[in-house]
Amino acid sequence: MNVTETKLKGCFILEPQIYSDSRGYFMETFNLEKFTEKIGYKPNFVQDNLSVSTYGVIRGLHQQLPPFAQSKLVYVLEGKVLDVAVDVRRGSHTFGQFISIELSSENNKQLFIPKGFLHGFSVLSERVIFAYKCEGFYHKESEFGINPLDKTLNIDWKIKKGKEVISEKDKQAISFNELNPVSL
Ligand SMILES: Cc1cn([C@H]2C[C@H](O)[C@@H](COP(=O)(O)OP(=O)(O)O[C@H]3O[C@H](C)C(=O)[C@H](O)[C@H]3O)O2)c(=O)[nH]c1=O
Repeated sequence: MNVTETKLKGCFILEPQIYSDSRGYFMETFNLEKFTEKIGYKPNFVQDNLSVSTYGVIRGLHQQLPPFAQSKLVYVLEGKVLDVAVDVRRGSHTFGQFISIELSSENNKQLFIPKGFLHGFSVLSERVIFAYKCEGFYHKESEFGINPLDKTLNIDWKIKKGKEVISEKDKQAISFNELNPVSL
């Protein structure tokens, strides 16, 4: 498994080993021992999620506030997304910076997003099955988010103009400038 730390400390791109043969291919989507050895952090993933979306959907930018903050290991089972993680950790020298990366069932890349980040993705293929492991259970009351089309962040979600599909909750979310940094 190849692991690369992004410009945002603690946020890593993982490329699991793919074992191809005449039948197709095999990969370990998560191995605690290898993850801990390569990343230097032992996650306590307690919840697995899966969402299915069609082209143009933008889910996010969400997080859960402490003590329910979640880290996530995200990847795509089918299709392609642009995945975005925004550093909103209080005191981080990359506060407000984000990374965006294409995750797909072609490149089999994964992204580990630590606690204190906003997370979201846009769907670039006709359909996507998006899977992720969460450290920390879902806790609705501590859910928090900003509008994914926020002008300050100005994220290019790579969706044709006017084709964005965003939930009412996300459309009505606050702007980045109204955000309080997250004290972990
Ligand atoms: C996140 C979550 C949601 N739900 C229920 C609550 C709603 O009735 C329904 C849809 O929830 P929501 O619209 O918040 O789903 P997404 O917009 O995909 O939210 C996710 O979007 C971005 C990409 C994330 O990283 C988060 O994991 C998560 O916030 O599922 C649950 O029952 N458990 C959960 O863990």
